[in-house]
Amino acid sequence: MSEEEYSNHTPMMRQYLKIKREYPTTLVFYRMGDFYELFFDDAKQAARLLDITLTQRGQSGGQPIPMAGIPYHAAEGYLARLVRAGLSVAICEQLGDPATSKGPVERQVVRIVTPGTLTDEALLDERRDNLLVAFYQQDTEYGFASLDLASGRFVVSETRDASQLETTLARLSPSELLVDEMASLPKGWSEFSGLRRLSPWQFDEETARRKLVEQFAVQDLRGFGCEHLHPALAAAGALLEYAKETQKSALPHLRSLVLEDEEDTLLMDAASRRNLELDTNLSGGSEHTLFQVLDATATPMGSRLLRRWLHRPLRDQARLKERQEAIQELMNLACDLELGEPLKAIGDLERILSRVALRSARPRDLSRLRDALLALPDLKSQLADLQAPLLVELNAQLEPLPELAEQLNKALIENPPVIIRDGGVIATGYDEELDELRALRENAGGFLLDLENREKERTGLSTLKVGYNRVHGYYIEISRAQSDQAPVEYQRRQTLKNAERFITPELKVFEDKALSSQSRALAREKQLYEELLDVLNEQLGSLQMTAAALAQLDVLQNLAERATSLNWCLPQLTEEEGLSIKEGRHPVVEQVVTDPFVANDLEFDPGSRMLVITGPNMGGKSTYMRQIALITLLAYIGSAVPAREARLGPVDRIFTRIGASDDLASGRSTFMVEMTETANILHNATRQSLVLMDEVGRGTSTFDGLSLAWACAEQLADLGAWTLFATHYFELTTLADELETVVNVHLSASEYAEQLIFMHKVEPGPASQSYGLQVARLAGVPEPVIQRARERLTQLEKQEVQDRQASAAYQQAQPLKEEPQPWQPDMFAGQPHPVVEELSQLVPDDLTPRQALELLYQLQIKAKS
Ligand SMILES: Nc1ncnc2c1ncn2[C@@H]1O[C@H](COP(=O)(O)OP(=O)(O)OP(=O)(O)O)[C@@H](O)[C@H]1O
Repeated sequence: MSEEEYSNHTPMMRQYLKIKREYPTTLVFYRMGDFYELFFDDAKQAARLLDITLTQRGQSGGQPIPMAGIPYHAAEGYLARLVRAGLSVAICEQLGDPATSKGPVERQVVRIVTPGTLTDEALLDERRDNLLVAFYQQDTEYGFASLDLASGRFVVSETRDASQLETTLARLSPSELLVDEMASLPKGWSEFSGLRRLSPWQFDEETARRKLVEQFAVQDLRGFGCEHLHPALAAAGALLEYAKETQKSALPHLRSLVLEDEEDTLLMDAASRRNLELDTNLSGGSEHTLFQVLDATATPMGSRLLRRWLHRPLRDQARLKERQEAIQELMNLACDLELGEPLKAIGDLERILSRVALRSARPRDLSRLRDALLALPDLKSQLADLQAPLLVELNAQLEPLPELAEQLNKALIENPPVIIRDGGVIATGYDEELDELRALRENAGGFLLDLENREKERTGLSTLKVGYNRVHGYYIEISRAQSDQAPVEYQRRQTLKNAERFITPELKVFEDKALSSQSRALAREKQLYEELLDVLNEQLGSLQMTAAALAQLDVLQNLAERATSLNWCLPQLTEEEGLSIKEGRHPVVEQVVTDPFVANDLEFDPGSRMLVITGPNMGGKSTYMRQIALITLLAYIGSAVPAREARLGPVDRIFTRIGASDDLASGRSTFMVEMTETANILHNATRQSLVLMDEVGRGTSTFDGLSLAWACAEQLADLGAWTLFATHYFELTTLADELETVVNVHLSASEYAEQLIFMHKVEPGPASQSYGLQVARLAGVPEPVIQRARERLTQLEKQEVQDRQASAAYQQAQPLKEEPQPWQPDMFAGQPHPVVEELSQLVPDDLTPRQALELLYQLQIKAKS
């Protein structure tokens, strides 16, 4: 906008436009009395997203101004909706006094509400972290920083593995993502509504180091083990500045930087997280997920920690065993300990402390903090006799801070109001000055009655009475008939039809005191409240440590309770390779099936590393494979597992290729998604990886599909990864004859009186029958279609037998000059023999792929000879 155009606007619009210029990509909530107003494009966008009326606020610069407004007191709900849509909002408040301002009242942006920097209780999901994440690439290194402003957790990580970019973003699931303008992002992330592109200079590493050192008041970052990092620090620096800018304040609760090392983590890619339905089911909801079964924590901070554990299983068995020991002891003592209630009383200490640090804590935050501190001694005494080293350590980290608890207890009333604005938060007896000011207001009634009696007696006027109204203040009223007898010091204040109202010097003095005492009491309360925040902030370090220890205790206690209630066992973790599970169950399916769940074993050892799993549709193949992945995952967060017994050696990654889902948004077909995921597995799996492959190759022609499935299985067997390979290609069951480490199992079913009964039991050997038609009937495919399919099947089967006989007869009659090699599915890869190409035209259509291949092979050998 040119200067000329600019000067055409009204003074208020000029002020608005000046502010808006600083926040071009952010909605500006411009305070006007009891409303926030939005103008121009902001108004149009907000009207659309919030379903509010788009109107006009007069004209400015010769044009009507589009405007949308929302009431100040209802702003929170609207903010929540905008932020959920990925938008940021700059809150611009009136700072000056409208009564004394010349021109528009002074206004300033006091904070910016963005999806990744929320701390208001009303805007947050209490059982989920809300992360601001920054990502930065330097050459071939990728750096990540993530901050949960509402708890103060600030974490960095670095990797050289490009595939980790998508994995890490999926794991962190940020609400807002900061990248530099040039960054290229994995599929789907470029359209992410919370994406913010910053200028490259905001990722300058040297500046970042300086800012971080300043923030944590340290010499360098060695103490956090982060000194050697590069792109991660650049990301952390950009993130810190962004967060500070949104809050327009220092962030004293960010006190350390935590390095998460890839080497410590059992990795899971984005697809596996989705497929295993850890905390989100395949339809996007949270029902029937592992987290739903697992989470019965007493506090929201415990629930959030548990979710973090689930998304980041550890590989360090020593740490996991510490957790197990703690869980075991809590299970043993379950009857004698009552930790649930005190933990519930403690609530969300972690987020309260962050609001204390940001000085946005509300009275109820402080009263809950008080209740938490008061509940601590009881909790500590219950933990006093526990032996498990982790519990001893956590108990030592709980600091009840009795003096602080006492001060809060004295300072706050039992149930304070939501906001401090109207006072009534600080208890009587805490501050003398406040008590006096309040007494003045509260004793007004007594004083006035006393004055009335005195004056009545002194003047002898029977109609005299003392009163108050909002416009004229305190007065002495005398009826019209007696009003001329009023003493001389009575000054007339108001004349009514039947009475006169007066004021006296004494009453005037009282009035001044009474009216000012109210506002002075309020000011005093606010001052005391701020002082309380100061005191709390001095103890922030120990309070945060206490909160972190409580969250862990809550999770451990929860895992102990779950283990007992769900009849799970603590697995044995060992450095010896292998996975052995006795009577394992699927933790989620077990909860929802109406029939009893059929438990199944798994035996993986150095000699048997791959199971080829066959069996009818609906037989339970997917359930079995997933339950093994979930049991492994649970074991590697330190939890008990749904099995009678389990022994697990080292696992470095879990990969899954399960289910078929179109990724239409990014234009990838089902088959493309399947192959991308398969490629990722084949590139990255190791001997310690657990790999789940469910019906690989299903998305293409049978011919291609079988060959691909075969080659993948061989490759995985070569790698020696722990592999569960479910397939409908029966040909694959012959792999076990060729490769030592491959074992066939199947899920059994039987037919009884035309009914198909699934046993859901994993049995040795390949399946004998596929039951495809029976399952189709169960699914409601019309009977004539089933009949026709049955006829066709019989025909095909007959044909196969004939072909085999013919082929055997042919071979006997024409001994080959060259001994044929065993048949291989990829035999025809590369350049096909010209004769084969010609002859392949002659192959009848209705042969199975296997038959077709074999026939071609025979023909090829014949051609050669
Ligand atoms: N061990 C079990 N005990 C009891 N019920 C089971 C068990 N396993 C599976 N089921 C039930 O059978 C249903 C089908 O199982 P699942 O999806 O694992 O079959 P599948 O063999 O993978 O089928 P498809 O090949 O069609 O994908 C499950 O939804 C569950 O209700």
